Amino acid sequence: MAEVFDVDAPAPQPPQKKRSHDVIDLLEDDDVVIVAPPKKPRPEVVDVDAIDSDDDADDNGERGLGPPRPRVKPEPPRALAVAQPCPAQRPVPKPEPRGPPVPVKPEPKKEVKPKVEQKPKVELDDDGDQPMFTLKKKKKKAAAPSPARLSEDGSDDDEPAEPPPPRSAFPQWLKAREDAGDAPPLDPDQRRACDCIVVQSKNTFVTGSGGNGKSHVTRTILDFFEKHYGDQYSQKVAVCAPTGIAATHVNGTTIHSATGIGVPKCQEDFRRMHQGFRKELWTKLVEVLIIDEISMLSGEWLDNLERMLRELTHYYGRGEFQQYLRMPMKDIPAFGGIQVVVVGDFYQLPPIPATIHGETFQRLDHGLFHAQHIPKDSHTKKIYFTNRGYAFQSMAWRAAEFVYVHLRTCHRIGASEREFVQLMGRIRRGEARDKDYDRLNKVGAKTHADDAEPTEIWPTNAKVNAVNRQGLERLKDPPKRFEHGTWVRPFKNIPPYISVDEVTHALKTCDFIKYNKLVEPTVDLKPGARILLLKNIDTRNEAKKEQPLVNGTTGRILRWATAAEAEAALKAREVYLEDKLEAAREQRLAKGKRSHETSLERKLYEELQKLREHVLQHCGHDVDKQGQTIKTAGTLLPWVRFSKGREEVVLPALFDDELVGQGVAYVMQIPLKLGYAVTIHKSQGMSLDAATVSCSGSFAEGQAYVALSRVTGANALALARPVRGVDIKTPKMATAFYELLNSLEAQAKILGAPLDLGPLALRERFGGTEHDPLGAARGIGPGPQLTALEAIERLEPSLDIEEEQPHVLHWQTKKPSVAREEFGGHGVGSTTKGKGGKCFKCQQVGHWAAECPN
Ligand SMILES: Nc1ncnc2c1ncn2[C@@H]1O[C@H](COP(=O)(O)OP(=O)(O)OP(=O)(O)O)[C@@H](O)[C@H]1O
Repeated sequence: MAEVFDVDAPAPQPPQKKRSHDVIDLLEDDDVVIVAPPKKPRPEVVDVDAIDSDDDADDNGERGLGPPRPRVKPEPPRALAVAQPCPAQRPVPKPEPRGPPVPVKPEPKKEVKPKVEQKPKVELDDDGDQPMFTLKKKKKKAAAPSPARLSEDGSDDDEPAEPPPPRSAFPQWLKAREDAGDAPPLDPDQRRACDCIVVQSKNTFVTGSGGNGKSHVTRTILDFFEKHYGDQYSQKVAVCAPTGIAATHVNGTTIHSATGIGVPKCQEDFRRMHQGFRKELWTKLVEVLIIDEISMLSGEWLDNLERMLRELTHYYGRGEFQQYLRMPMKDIPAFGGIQVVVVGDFYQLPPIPATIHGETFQRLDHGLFHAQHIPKDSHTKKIYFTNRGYAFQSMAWRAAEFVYVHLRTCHRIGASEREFVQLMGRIRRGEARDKDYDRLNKVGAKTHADDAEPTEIWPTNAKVNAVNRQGLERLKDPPKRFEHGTWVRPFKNIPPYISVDEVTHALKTCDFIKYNKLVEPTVDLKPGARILLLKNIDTRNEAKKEQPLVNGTTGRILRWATAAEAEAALKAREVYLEDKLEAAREQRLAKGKRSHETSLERKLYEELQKLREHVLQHCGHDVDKQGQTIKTAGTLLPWVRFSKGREEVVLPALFDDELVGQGVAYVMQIPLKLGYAVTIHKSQGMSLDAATVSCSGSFAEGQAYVALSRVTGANALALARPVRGVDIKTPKMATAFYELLNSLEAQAKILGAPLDLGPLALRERFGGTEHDPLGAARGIGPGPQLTALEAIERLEPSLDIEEEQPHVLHWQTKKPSVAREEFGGHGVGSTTKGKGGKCFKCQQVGHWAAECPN
């Protein structure tokens, strides 16, 4: 029997009481330190299985809710005690439960064939708590009047509802909006972008420098789509970004949540889109997919997503009339016919390649540089997902035939600061010279006044943490400490040649627990402290009713919650987790899968087990003058006001990491960090009126440019350290890409051709040869440098391989030299300097500890 260890707790606990089914069985001989809260009956058959079959790969994927069910009354839970009374508490509004009561709907009839239309269900997003896309029941034509249309006495208003504007009415809608002064007028490039997207319904790529209004375009088209689609808006338009904080800027969700894929570890994880309501959603409902900050979404992600959408369309057909049903995959349009809009600047932050843990690396099939260079797990045969390449290097990009719109007017910085804008442009393109740095350093040689509340932007977590500590020290109240709890759970059916002890050791010492970058082991907080949320706790964005609380949302701690408020929040969360667990179990059983507990069930179960005890044992300790923890008997939870006014009690959250084929490591911690300073990665997409920036020690391409371009003008920028040439790293691939784009733009103007990319498409369109795809066009306009094309082709797919092995995408079929370069030496965790090796001081890659700038 697998054992469970609390990494932080040396003393084993007495064995737990025998319980009735397999999830519980896991705990029977455990050294679980934290006692489980009172529970209702658990799922009856659960085998925590390392090898998720394809259709079991629904970690974060399946979010179905079952029929109304009697709730088993739990034993009274241990009440929370507050360690210290909260001084001078403001009267507070009643706390809202974080996890809302789960809506209960009649059970849908069991689906027999894909063609049979499923009854709508309410589903929950992967790591959020809210239904992200709600499959609403179709409204009957003579629907009850909406509350908004009822007059005061409750009688129906006679005025007919305004019909939703068709897409072709966008220009009139925009004009009326601008005339009413509801939004600043769009510039001509922004208008062209909107026209391509809304009126012409084209797949569009909107790009431009930081502050040129890309997100503004997105918000404008979303406002229109809200009118156009009415009630169905949140189902017809999927608004996504690769990171939580980027998603907040466009009121969207992460692409991981929207697709239900979560954070993919293996290629197979993308098949989660086949699960439950996702297939319905993406084939029957979604018409437009908008991805903001596309530079951070890897080509590998985009390719997998595109393929999955085509596959779903093949099996279920698109829309009401099941268009493309059973059509050969190659004849189905890119992304299954969904209109795709990608927005971003490839000179900004690139995708972060997936980490391959040292121990996982050794499990790769005969090493990475062998057997077609496919990083496959030797036991499970799963193909690892490595998050490689820019989106424009993907086959999906080529297939989408994007129309390209380049926004060229900077709106973030005023027109009076033309010189500063041009300077930023040169930094973006890597064309800045010494005199530019001198000018920049002169502009930034100042210190902001404290009352301007400047946000500090630094490249590394180490420096950000130091600044945050200073910010905390400035507050008078004593700090309260929140500690993490960690534990591991090896899978039951680990391969026979590995012992449980070995696996347990591997899990306990894995990077996720030892060097967790998601949350700190201890977090000190005070009332009044500026904070940053680190986890999606409520991704609701329907009708923009309430501010979504997602990774990256900022706020301030107003005070400590009272015992009653904390208890109410905790209770609501527990009820919510129980319901969700029950629903996940029912959904699995309804499919006839009796023996495999899903990853989602595992996660919910763990959180439910540990939450209350974690709050009691790890939250709100005192800190002495030497910084040592003084354990207090009670507990404290922060009451936070988030940036747009929403107020919540914040509870600890569960973070987990599965080591493929071995088990799961868990960390529970309050999902907050101090927000006086942010890393450059977190700052992407922000517009700041006062920022203190340091680019020194930038390690990623585009990082320094992102940091410097957050400000609204030269006056808003203060430099913590002077900028030097070495700090600016320009992505070469992006340079090549934009060279190609600019050249194509010039040619397309002459040819009247739409802009799409990729050597094959270019060759077809312009009639060139393999080595000179723009051959024919060269006679008409200036062609791109061949080097630019070569650079882009370097990671272009090999079509032959894809045809031979359709499940293996080209990202896994690199030449050894390319693969080695990308993974760096012999895998992450090694001491190799370069991409794979980490500095043991700051945990960043690219330098030794001796050269550590932090
Ligand atoms: N047409 C416009 N008129 C006036 N202000 C605008 C216009 N377009 C954008 N803005 C403003 O300019 C600022 C920057 O816009 P936005 O955030 O959309 O830029 P971005 O291109 O997405 O930047 P980044 O790449 O840094 O995320 C915002 O404050 C936005 O409100």
